[in-house]
Amino acid sequence: MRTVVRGGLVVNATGAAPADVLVEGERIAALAAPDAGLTDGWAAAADRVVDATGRYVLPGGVDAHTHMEMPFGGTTSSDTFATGTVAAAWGGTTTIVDFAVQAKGTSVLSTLDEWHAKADGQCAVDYGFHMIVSDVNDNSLKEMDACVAAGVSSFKLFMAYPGVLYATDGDILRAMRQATGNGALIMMHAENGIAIDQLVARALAEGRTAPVEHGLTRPPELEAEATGRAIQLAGVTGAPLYIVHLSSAPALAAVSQARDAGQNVFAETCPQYLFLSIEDLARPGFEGAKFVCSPPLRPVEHQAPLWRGLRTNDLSVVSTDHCPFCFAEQKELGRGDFSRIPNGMPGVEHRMDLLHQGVLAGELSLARWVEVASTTPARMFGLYPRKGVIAPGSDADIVVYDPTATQTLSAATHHMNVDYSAYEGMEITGKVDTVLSRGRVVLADDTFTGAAGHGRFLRRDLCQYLH
Ligand SMILES: NC(=O)NCCC(=O)O
Ligand SMILES: [Zn+2]
Ligand SMILES: [Zn+2]
Repeated sequence: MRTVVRGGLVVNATGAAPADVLVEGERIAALAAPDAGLTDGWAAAADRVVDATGRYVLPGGVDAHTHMEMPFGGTTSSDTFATGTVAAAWGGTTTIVDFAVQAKGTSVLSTLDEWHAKADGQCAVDYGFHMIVSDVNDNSLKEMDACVAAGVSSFKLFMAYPGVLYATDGDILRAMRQATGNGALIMMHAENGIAIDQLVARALAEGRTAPVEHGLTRPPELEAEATGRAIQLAGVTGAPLYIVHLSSAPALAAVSQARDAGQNVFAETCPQYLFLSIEDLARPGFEGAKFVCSPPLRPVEHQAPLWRGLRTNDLSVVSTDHCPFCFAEQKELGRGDFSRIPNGMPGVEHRMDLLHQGVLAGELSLARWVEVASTTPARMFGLYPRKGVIAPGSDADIVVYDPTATQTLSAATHHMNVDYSAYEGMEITGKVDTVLSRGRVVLADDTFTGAAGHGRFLRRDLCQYLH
């Protein structure tokens, strides 16, 4: 199969230039300037010509933080690998890296098998796994090496959720030491869960049960404290560290300071922290439950430092932390007790569009948009140059993006398997027009044309940023 994407502005992390793209099979075969005289010949021999006139031609989005069908809070996130990867494709994301979750008392490798069984044959776009290690012991530590050999080269640990996913400082230290041996990247959910549990217990004892209390009992100071502690532990072991879903200005300051000192510390933020705030958690009645995630949505003044962090590269990646729970049945579990509201929000479909609003607002350049949404996550998680760039030899994961089309985000029109939108009614400028996943057109003319099982498991190499 030969496809030509013609007439667009190719945007890579290194810059933008008008170019036509020749796809042969699953890979990008060549790029040519439109006036180079090559494209007519390519088009004549092509099975399909995609007209990208007036549009951007982007490397497919890489969402390095999703939770499809994840057991959490007594329920399971509502997108399966099948539904969630279709929604990803609609939003211009052609790779997800999802989290396998080791339950306490189980083995890491059996967990990996379990997650392979869930995803195999289901995904519409390519996927990889990180491993959540919730039970750090001699066996789990050895199994981390086997995971790296199996293409799962990053491990998430939790400083939050005591009794469930929580890792002690000693656990963290041991896992970090293991990572220095096998080259893996340690990812950290940095919130001081022990202190938070005290604040939660006091709020409930005082009869404060509404969703907004979720935010008030997880203050930014406790994210900053945990972030700083994780950084110190990483410094002691020499392990690289990636802070996930960073939400607040003081946590960002801790990351910036470590980076300025030359430490291998990286961080991602998520669209919800850039566009939503604790005012959403405080919506009347139980409506705020839709916005319960951890770390929580912050006061609006945290947003400007996060945008600045994206510009200065103190924040290197934007992922979604897509973890949807239906409002009607699942968020309902916490009515009358905010601590029982399943933590997580939907978002895998909207990351590229939301970040494009940042481009329009002058917060990000076009190239930086591509860098934080595609190129850097690909490099951070050992997928580059297969993913994250429009270049000869790379997988033909290509998004044709119309920067002038308009759309209104809504649960009535989105493709995620969840009964609400966190961005209901939001007017967006820009829209995904056509998506290729490894050379196959999976979205065109407002129609999904892909298939479950097209998406393949990606064995990932090591992070490419470490020194
Ligand atoms: N973030 C969140 O609230 N839910 C998903 C699990 C996690 O990433 O901590
Ligand atoms: Zn987390
Ligand atoms: Zn998450």
